[in-house]
Amino acid sequence: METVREAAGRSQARSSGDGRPDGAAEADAGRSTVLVTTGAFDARQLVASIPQAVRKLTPRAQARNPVMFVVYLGAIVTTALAIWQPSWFSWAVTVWLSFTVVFANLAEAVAEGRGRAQADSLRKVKRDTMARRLGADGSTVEVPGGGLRIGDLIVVEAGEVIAGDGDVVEGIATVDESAITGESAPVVRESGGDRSAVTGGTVVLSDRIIVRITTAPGATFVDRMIALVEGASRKKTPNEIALDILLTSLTIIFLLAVVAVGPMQQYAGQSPDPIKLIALLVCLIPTTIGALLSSIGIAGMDRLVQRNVLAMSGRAVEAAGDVDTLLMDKTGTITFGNRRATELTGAPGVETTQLAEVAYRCSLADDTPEGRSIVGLCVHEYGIETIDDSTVVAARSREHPEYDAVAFTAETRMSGIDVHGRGGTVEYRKGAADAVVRWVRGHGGTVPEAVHEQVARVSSGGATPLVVAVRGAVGGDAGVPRVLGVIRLSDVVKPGMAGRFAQLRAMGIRTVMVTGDNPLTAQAIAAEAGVDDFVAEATPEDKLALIRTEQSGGRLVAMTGDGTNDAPALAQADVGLAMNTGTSAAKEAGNMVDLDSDPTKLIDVVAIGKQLLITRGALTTFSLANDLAKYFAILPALFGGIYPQLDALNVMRLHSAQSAIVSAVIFNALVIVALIPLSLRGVRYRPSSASRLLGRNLLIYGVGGVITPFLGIWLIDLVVRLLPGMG
Ligand SMILES: Nc1ncnc2c1ncn2[C@@H]1O[C@H](COP(=O)(O)OP(=O)(O)OP(=O)(O)O)[C@@H](O)[C@H]1O
Ligand SMILES: [K+]
Ligand SMILES: [Mg+2]
Repeated sequence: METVREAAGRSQARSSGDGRPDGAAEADAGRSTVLVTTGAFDARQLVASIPQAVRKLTPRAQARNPVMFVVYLGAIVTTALAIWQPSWFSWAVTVWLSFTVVFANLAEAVAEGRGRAQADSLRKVKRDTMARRLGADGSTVEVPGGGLRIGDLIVVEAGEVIAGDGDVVEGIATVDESAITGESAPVVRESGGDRSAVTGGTVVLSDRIIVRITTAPGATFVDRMIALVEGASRKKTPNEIALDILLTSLTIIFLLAVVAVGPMQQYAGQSPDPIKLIALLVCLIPTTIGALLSSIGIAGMDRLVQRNVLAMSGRAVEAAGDVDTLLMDKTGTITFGNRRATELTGAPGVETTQLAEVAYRCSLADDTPEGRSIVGLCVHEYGIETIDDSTVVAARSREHPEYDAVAFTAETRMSGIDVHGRGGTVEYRKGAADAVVRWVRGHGGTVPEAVHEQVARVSSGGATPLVVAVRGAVGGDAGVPRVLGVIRLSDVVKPGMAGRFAQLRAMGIRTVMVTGDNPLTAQAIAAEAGVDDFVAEATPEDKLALIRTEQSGGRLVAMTGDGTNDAPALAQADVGLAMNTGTSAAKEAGNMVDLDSDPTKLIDVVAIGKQLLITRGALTTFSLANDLAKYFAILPALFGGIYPQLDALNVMRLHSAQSAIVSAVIFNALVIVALIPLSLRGVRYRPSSASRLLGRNLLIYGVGGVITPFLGIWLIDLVVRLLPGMG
């Protein structure tokens, strides 16, 4: 229990910084280096990625990017022309057009290369281990991990590697997940509750668990992580597709414009030079953003990985940048989630031992952490005699003639057991106060006022009350239930929540806690954690409905959760951030997983999403503004001889038509390389109003985008004019 708390506390501390492990953690020998930070940009990465960039020169790879495909075709045509009628000028243009294509590939290759190192370390986690598969008769057979199927049960003991992804169905163990999370403190994984998911490749440190395999080999969490960091599973997001369409339309317009230039020149008695026209086209189309678009997206995903968040889709990252409302569940998300029974309070006239006896029976077949903790409390604190293990197992598996387990569900919010004896059936029940009260009254019973007071007392302290009742022979009047008292389930709010929620508020995001717990408990925890609003006594359907309502108002909704009952809501939300500690169902349903299981990580996710959108916008602005200067460089060069008035445009006083064109093409290529670091690092983001951000970026990247090429082309021309063949 302590270790879990420490682990969560530590991840909290870590993510509240810049999200990167500090020096101390890195120095820790036991710490894995899977999620190494690739933080600052390093020029060596550029050089190292050149082979990969050249490998991308196939027509198939290039056709994915319409803007750069035009440059690619242009370079092929100028190469042919330069071979046919060689000249210094034609070769200069050819070489720099080829560089332009390679530089664009380089941007993508560098972005992908950063993930490759992470993928390589993850592959080491994926070593094929033997698994002990449990047969129907209770015997085990050794099978290779790769041969496991969904639904197989495997036994894992201390010191063994878990062979596949799954949910713990029996037992409790501490697990070393550092190979995946980088966090060296062990975590607790147990059956029944919301902390049941285990990941293949992690190591059981203590005890013995039985795991039901939930993913097929080849589609495991680690496989998905590898595909993700390598960018292999990357699809274009809706925003990227929209921008692609815009850029392609611009390219077509410029293509038509340039095609029209030829006849114009001919009309004026000048023979058009195809190399110059191609150079003009490449300078006019938005090559900068075209070259950097995909690396911006890959880098955004990569920044999330550095903060231990795995985004399964780029679309989710973009949505995170625009989130308005954040919903989260209480237990396991805002609190640590290891709810433990800490106190029993009998109803008037009920001895505590009598309550303990019934509470124990209620929990016999309840394989949730809450249920097991109640059994523990009753046995250890109240001296209840235990029933032998085989009876308990039989009762749970519904094979015992005398017992019928009534499992907890998020809909009924009750659990218990039916015991069939000679005097008839006795129904033992415990659960959320409102649910049990309804059950008692539904069968003609009454709930003493004192019990309501006990429930209120436990709730207002932020703990969860469970009401215990029994119906049948023990209760007195046959068929009329009797309330025996209240169990207190205690849980602790994770530290530092209030400050982080205040940060979300500053970003304009409303936080809402949605819990299956009662309103009083919810209110106490909501106040302590500092959320803006809460919804209590919510069923899974309520959670889903709440998200739909928010979305129908045009708002983008993020949801964090860990339970199977959160899965529908996680799937419906625009951003579904599942806790790594949660159930497999939750992790499957969401589109992001936080390896640190820290719900306030959403702050980082939102910041990275916003940064991604801003970076893309800024570089698009810069790219389009750039083209203006290239008009000024190239148009006088093309038409200067025909229309002397156009010479007025030659504000840069470039040396000659040839040197102007070559300088513009060189600038056009170099600006891509110059902007690779920014596209990977992202434009700096500080929480502030959207309109101020927009204004600031238009100024920097719009005005900067106009001025830079004038300066750059002018400077390049000073050198280029020294080359042979520049007139
Ligand atoms: N094992 C159990 N047996 C009976 N009742 C339970 C059990 N566990 C929880 N409950 C009751 O059911 C309610 C709902 O529990 P559940 O874990 O589904 O909540 P939830 O919707 O996940 O909310 P949150 O995780 O936000 O607290 C609890 O508040 C508690 O009153
Ligand atoms: K261009
Ligand atoms: Mg829950």
